[in-house]
Amino acid sequence: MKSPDVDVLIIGAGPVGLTLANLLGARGRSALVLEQRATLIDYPRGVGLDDESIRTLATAGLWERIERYTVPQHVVRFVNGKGQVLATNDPQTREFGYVRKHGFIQPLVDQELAAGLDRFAGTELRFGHRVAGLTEHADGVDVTVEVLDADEQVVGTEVLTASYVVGAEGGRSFTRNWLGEHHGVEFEGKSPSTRWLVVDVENDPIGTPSVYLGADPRRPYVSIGLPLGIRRWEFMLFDDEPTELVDTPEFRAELLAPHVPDPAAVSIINQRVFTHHGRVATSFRKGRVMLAGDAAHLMPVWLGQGWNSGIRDATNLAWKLTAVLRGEASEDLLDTYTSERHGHVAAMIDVNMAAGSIMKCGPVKGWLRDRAATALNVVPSVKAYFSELRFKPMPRYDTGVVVDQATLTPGRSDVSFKPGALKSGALKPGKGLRRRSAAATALHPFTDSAGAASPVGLQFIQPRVSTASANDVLLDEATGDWWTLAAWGNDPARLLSDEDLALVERLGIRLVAFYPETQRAWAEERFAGSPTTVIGDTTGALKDWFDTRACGFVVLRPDRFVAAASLAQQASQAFRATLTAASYDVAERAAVAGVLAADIEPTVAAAHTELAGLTEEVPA
Ligand SMILES: O=C(O)/C=C/c1cccc(O)c1
Repeated sequence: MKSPDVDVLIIGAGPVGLTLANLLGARGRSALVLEQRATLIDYPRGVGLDDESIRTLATAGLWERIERYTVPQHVVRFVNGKGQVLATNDPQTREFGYVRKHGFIQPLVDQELAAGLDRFAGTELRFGHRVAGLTEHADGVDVTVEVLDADEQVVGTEVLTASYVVGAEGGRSFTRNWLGEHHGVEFEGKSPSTRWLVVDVENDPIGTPSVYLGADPRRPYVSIGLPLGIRRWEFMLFDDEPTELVDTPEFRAELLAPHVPDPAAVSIINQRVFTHHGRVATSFRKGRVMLAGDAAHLMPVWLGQGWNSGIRDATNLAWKLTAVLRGEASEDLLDTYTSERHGHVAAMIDVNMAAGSIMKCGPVKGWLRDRAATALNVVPSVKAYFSELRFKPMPRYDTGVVVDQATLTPGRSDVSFKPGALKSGALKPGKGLRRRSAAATALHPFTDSAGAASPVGLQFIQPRVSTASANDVLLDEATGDWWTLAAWGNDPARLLSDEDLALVERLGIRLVAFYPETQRAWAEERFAGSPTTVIGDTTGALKDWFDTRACGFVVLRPDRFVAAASLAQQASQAFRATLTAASYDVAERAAVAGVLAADIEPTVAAAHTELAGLTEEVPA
């Protein structure tokens, strides 16, 4: 195949495809987003923005532009038919740098994501382009594209070539069907038939800012205050109510009457009838073709996780594609996309399906549920379980780009997170995690008295910090958007070998030393001339983190997850094991030989050209 037109061709200009394109663009890769529609989807869909997603948007350099379309601390209250609050979800922590939940207006955020692509030379969005076929080769994919006019009529066809294709075109994904036909990928799970009507109004007649999940046996409903004066309702439709009924003003008035003083005075932006799905593709990648977002998984709305799960996909995939495209890692790294994301998505679907059953209880079960909830609310740990969002499975990778903390061997961390664990009760606080082994504890000079599990596979915290060049910034601003090797109270450059440091430099890895802010000036002076950035722990959060995790050195992945954690003296071993886990053997071998694969490529290409010329000169 000739050299591809683009590194990554992304099908679908929804939030996932656009975020992925922005992350690739920010890391210097080319990405083309093809959207069959003539415009972005303009009605509100996702409404809840998690802190993890905000961290990604900030990495893409877009959070400052997006924040104005959000409202912070979007509290979720689960109420019964009498309007009594059974559980409140109002987490107060900011471990990843942002308020845990925001409400947001998706179409406006999508617009910013689309506009963000203009910042990069290599990223582009084309509307009116429908992908009609994929042909995979050893070194790329031919993508057959139909060009559509404003009426979605085909006016032309073209073939584009891409190194990789990502289907992010939503639930009715062409790419997923193609993977099903060509590679046997299935879309497993359930699609309950219950219909819900969603209505968005632009003149919020209630004016309360947060989310109510109304488990009302008379008619379950959702009422959500959103930014810019918008309110969303969702009403469950009973089986004997025909879908067409929702178009009659009388029926809408009947639905709104228990909630709004004057239903006739609301101004509807749009309404739709939808059903929930709990489905996940059996694989998110086959060869050079991948799935992301709703194309890969669909889940009910209850925890606002459809949008956020898609952004997690983009976050996980973007750095891996970049590493492979840069020639740093082999394609095996892309296999970890499925192995890391699939289990978390499956667990999230389980929690959401369970929440749906609680919402839908009839009068008898509903009465029992209310009594149980009232009794359990008296127990502080149960109350905290809901209020602190502990039932939401956090991504935790026990396989993939992780290193076992006890043995410092690649590919598996010493914790396990079981997909579908909710049903077995394994996702209760403190369960579902294997404790560090006795050997691991003995290896360390001290251990967390609470027996905390290894931090490997978890997202690293993001406190505010200071450096010589930046005062009071979020940690990611100081570490950048690629790999980071970080030590508490040590210069990581002094913990690594000369070969390690050569590799660190070639791969653009950041070295950071965390110190109490009071010692920053001392450390900066002491490490003058070192490639390390000294980071002042202005809040004490970093010290607390290392205090309770029995490690003094961590390898942080470009997506901010902890790949490895070790004692200071084991830094080199932890680093090398991470490179193996991330299939960076290509880069490692090249570095040992004194050159990187990227450096060799032009020479190899030149040799090929020369050889081709010679062949042509040989007489037949
Ligand atoms: O953001 C959340 O936690 C919940 C969002 C939500 C809940 C119910 C229905 C929705 O459309 C969104």
